[in-house]
This record gives sequence, C-alpha cells and structure tokens, in this order.
Amino acid sequence: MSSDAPSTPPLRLPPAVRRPRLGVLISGGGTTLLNLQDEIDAGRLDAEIVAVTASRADAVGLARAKQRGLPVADPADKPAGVGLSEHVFGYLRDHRVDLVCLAGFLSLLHIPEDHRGRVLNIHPSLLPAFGGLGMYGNRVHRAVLESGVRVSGCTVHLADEAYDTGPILVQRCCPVETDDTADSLKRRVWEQEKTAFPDAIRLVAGGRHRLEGRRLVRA
Ligand SMILES: Nc1nc2c(c(=O)[nH]1)N[C@@H](CN(C=O)c1ccc(C(=O)N[C@@H](CCC(=O)O)C(=O)O)cc1)CN2
Ligand SMILES: NCC(=O)N[C@@H]1O[C@H](COP(=O)([O-])[O-])[C@@H](O)[C@H]1O
Repeated sequence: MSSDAPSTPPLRLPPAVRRPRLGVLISGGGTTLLNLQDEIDAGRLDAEIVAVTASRADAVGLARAKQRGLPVADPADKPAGVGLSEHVFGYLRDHRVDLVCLAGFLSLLHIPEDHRGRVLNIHPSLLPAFGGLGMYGNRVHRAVLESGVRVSGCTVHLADEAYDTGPILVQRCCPVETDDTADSLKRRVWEQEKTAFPDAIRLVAGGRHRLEGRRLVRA
C-alpha cells in the first residue's frame, strides 16, 4: 500500500561538543532545571545553561531560576499569533543553544529541522510504558501503581514529533514497593532522574554514539 504522507527522516545525534550550551524548558517547579545547575556547579557536568523559558507564565520554576541567576525569558513576552514552538526555538536559536532539555515541559513541541536530534526529554517511567498524552507528573506514578508492575524508573530520550516516542538514551530503574503511594514512588524515581539527565547530556555531547534506527550504538 502506498502513502502520500510526507515521511520524516530518522533522527540523528549531533556532533560532539565540548561544553554544550543548554536551553532548558520547564512548565512546573523547576527542580529538574536546578538539579542540572547543581551538577554543573559541582563540576560533574561540563555544560552551561544559557537559556531558560517555560510553556506557561505562572511556572514556579521561572522565579526559582531567576533567583539562581539563570538567564530566563518570560513566556508572557510571546507575541499573540506566534506559536509556542516557533517562539521557543527562536529564543533558543538566538542564544546559540547546542542541546535543549525538556525538564518537566508539558506542551507538545514542533521541532524545527535545525534542532532535530538536539532535544532531550526526561520522563518519570520506563518508556515505552506509561508515556504519551496525559502522562505527566504524579499521573505517571499513579498509573504505574495501578498496573501492579514491581519496577519503575525514568527515561531520557530524544524528542521526536510525538509525546515520549523518540529513541531512548538513558534509563534508570528502581523497585516499586508494596506500600508505595504516588508520592513515595515519585521520590524514589526522582533519585534516579537526578543522575539520568546529566548522564544523557554527557552521552549526546560526547559524540561517541549514533542511532541505528531507534537503537543507540557506539559510533
Ligand atoms: N515533540 C515532543 N514534545 C514533547 C515531548 C516529546 O517527546 N516530543 N515530551 C513531552 C514531555 N511529556 C513527558 O515526558 C509530556 C508532557 C505533557 C503531556 C500532556 O499530556 N500534556 C497535556 C497538557 C498538560 C498541561 O499543560 O498541564 C496535553 O497535551 O494536553 C504528555 C507528555 C514534552 N513535549
Ligand atoms: N511527562 C513529563 C514528566 O512527567 N516529567 C516529569 O515532571 C517532573 C518535573 O518536575 P519539575 O518541574 O519540578 O522539574 C519530573 O519528575 C519529570 O520527570
């Protein structure tokens, strides 16, 4: 059967970059963003956060980022009639961002050609399970508990055109305990998220891997 639908070329990882300039996109508390800055300050992650913005003007993390001295663009400055993705990628381009980190960013992004393969997302489950539309924050942990699985964790993946379907870069797992609540599971998964995102940034910036279809392999 033939289709006239335009096919999107497969994602490719970018070339190595010694000290990546990071753009970080948030929607909520900014804990993931501040953890990245903590890792940089501790000398464990050789990177620089050069641009931060959010999908919503009331994201608490924006104030926390400003307090920390990070460069923040106010989402309220988006002109009416300009799409969120167009506005966000214009800002990231202006700041010559190498890698874009979706750190609890809750909107679907339309990723332009010059940023394909450079956008990383962290998700608090072991994808491909418990991902997709409606799966964010504690909703993920509640779905995990209701399913009865005994292991959960987090995934850092390259963002493609859809929610949570891009090639997987890093996964970390942890047990699901029989007396867990969504909050206790969230805390255990977060302990894994703290190192998974920096690991994925180092992996992509290192330039020593490539994608073979969806599979990450040594270059
Ligand atoms: N092009 C891509 N954009 C985004 C990706 C991606 O992989 N490709 N990942 C998401 C992050 N994500 C989980 O990791 C996620 C975020 C939000 C939702 C969701 O259902 N959102 C609601 C709106 C919620 C709100 O604004 O409060 C919705 O779309 O109706 C699902 C998954 C980031 N973007
Ligand atoms: N589907 C995306 C998703 O659920 N992301 C999750 O939201 C939290 C963001 O917290 P923060 O806003 O305090 O950094 C993080 O746990 C992240 O994995």
